[in-house]
Amino acid sequence: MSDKTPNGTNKRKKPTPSPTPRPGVQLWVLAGLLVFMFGVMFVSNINQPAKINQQKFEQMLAAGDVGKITLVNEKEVDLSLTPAALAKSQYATELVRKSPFGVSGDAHFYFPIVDAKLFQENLDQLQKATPLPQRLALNIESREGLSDFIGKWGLLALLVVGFIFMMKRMGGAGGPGGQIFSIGKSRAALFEGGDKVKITFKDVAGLEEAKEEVQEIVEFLKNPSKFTVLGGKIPKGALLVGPPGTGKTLLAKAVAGEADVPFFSLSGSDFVEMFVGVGAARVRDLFKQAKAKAPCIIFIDEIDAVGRSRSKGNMPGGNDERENTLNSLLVEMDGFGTDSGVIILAATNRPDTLDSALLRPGRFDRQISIDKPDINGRTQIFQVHLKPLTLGPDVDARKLSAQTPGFAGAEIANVCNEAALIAARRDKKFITNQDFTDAIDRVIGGLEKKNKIISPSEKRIVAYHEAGHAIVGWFLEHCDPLVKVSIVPRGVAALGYAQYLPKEQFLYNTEQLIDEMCMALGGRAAEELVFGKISTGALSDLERITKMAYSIVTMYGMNSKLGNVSYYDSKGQNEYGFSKPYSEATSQMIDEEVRTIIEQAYVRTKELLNERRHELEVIAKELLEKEVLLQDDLERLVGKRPYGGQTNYQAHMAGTDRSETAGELINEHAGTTIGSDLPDLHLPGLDTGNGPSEAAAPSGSAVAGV
Ligand SMILES: Nc1ncnc2c1ncn2[C@@H]1O[C@H](COP(=O)(O)OP(=O)(O)OP(=O)(O)O)[C@@H](O)[C@H]1O
Ligand SMILES: [Zn+2]
Repeated sequence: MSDKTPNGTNKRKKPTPSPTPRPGVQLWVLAGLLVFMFGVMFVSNINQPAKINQQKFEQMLAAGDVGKITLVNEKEVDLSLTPAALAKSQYATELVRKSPFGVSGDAHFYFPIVDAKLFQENLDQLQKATPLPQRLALNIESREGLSDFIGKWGLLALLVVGFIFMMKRMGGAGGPGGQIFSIGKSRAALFEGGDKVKITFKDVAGLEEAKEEVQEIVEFLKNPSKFTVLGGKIPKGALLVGPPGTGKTLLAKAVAGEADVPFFSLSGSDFVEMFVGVGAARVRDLFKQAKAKAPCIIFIDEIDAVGRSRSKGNMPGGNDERENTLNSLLVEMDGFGTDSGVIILAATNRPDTLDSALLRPGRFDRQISIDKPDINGRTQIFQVHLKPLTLGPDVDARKLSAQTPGFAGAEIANVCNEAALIAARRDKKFITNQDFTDAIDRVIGGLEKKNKIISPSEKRIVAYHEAGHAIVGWFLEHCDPLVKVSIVPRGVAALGYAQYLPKEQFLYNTEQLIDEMCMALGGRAAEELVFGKISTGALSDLERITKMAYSIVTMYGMNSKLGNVSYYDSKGQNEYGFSKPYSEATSQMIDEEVRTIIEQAYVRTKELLNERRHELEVIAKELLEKEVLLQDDLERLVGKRPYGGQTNYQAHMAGTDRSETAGELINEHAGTTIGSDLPDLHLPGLDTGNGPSEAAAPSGSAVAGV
């Protein structure tokens, strides 16, 4: 996405980490510490006694200059001079050097000794030997010398400095100046004032229902009294639910932009830190800041990072920190009134994993679902993202949207940007349709591997494999018709791919599922039929088929032997309390049934391909020659598909879907699956509305192996 998109939303970029508090605090502390340490060193240097040796001491003692002898810490001897001695010139230089202020009152000399006892005996003998006016007593003191002081506190200071440094490193991103004082502060990026969100609803294409739902929130933020006057209650939070890249962040920003209020944006994972209690502190801080800026919006992306359900089976203490964070989020949400003007929007693509407490009334009691756009939605999104580009006359948003079934908004934005880059690389003055086509291929399948060397025999296998998929899909009633099949190697793993137009459908019956399985098996069956041997190329097909078969038996209760049971655990909480809620005998039966289903599908697929052997050959030969075939080519080569009238797709291309009923045509075809990317069989249940996560709309960006 170029930065010049109309909505300019690069949500990964956090413009203002503004609420980070007074970044300089810890710097001041550091500076203070340093000044203090230098001060101590300076002062101690002034008052340091001059060092002498034993011999000099004996001379001084003999001369009667020593006024006082002190044994300090049994390690050194400190000498004070007599007043008379202070006047002597021989000590003057010493004293002046030591005392810049000319203070000479209690000048000291010292010398180190090895053994205190020995020194005492020595001193006694020395004094006896010398005729002195009076015998000096030995004072014994234990003193905390300045050097000791520095040694001790310096070490501590060093530790403190080191600690600050470490916290800084660990805290990661954030404001300037480290984290030790801001670790419990929220990491939300705040958009207000100059940085204010400028995105409005017109930057959000499609998503009409969702916009209508959030419109109410906008109204409330603009004019709260209108609602509260009647005693009504505005929801405190709404959950935006949908697959990645569908514009959840964009919509949340648009709400802020429309209502012209500050926008706090952060991700659920921003709460998570290695220290216990930090997450909770950040939640509290976030709400404190938000209340100060009310009316405003808090947007929490990927709330599942903190909001995952507090499962029973947890090890004690296992996820305490996350639970604390979640609890404090719940408490904060309960703690402010609906009239406080703070509205929380959160985004997730796994609403089923969220803790049910989060979804209770008074919290995120509204779920706004944001789905992948249908063909009309995609047209509108293309229109938004095409606007800033310099386009050739042959670029048409409708055509592009027909070529991109299953794409989410983010992918469309990506296609537009790619196309611009490709055109620039080709030194063009404007972007043409060809650039877009190449960009779409690139987004779907990764880079075209022009120089990837495939032996002719391998290429033949790939061609027949893909042709097998295409033929089976064409002649089975419940399969999705093909859009495009290609044997141009792309990306890391894909040697070829086939792209289909799936029905937008939420409930599947057994026949439909079996047909889909047959289509996935078409590749391998064709290989076996044509070459008499099979290759590893069917890996991803088989993976999908196996998953489908297991879901038929264990999740959807569609197998007559096992009956209407489902071992699906929607909450992922292992509610049965043991790993497998069925017996050994049952698991054997499951395995057998799965194998039977797949075997039957395989036999059926081979039969079909045998019947259509001629068509298979035609398609494969054409593929080898042209490498890419589109739906029209297929029609030309093997005739019209025997099933289905005009699809939504065809209607769209013919321009007849602009009628009032456009919205109702949705049941036909829209969206895509690529590489026989069959519906994941994670279909929402009918009655919970909160089914398994991967919605029915199959993902458009997967690429099958061969
Ligand atoms: N309906 C739309 N209209 C216009 N642009 C869109 C739309 N949906 C997505 N986009 C584009 O895709 C980009 C990414 O969308 P966004 O970040 O809002 O997705 P998301 O649903 O929040 O994704 P995720 O789940 O990964 O956080 C947007 O910045 C925008 O450019
Ligand atoms: Zn395949």
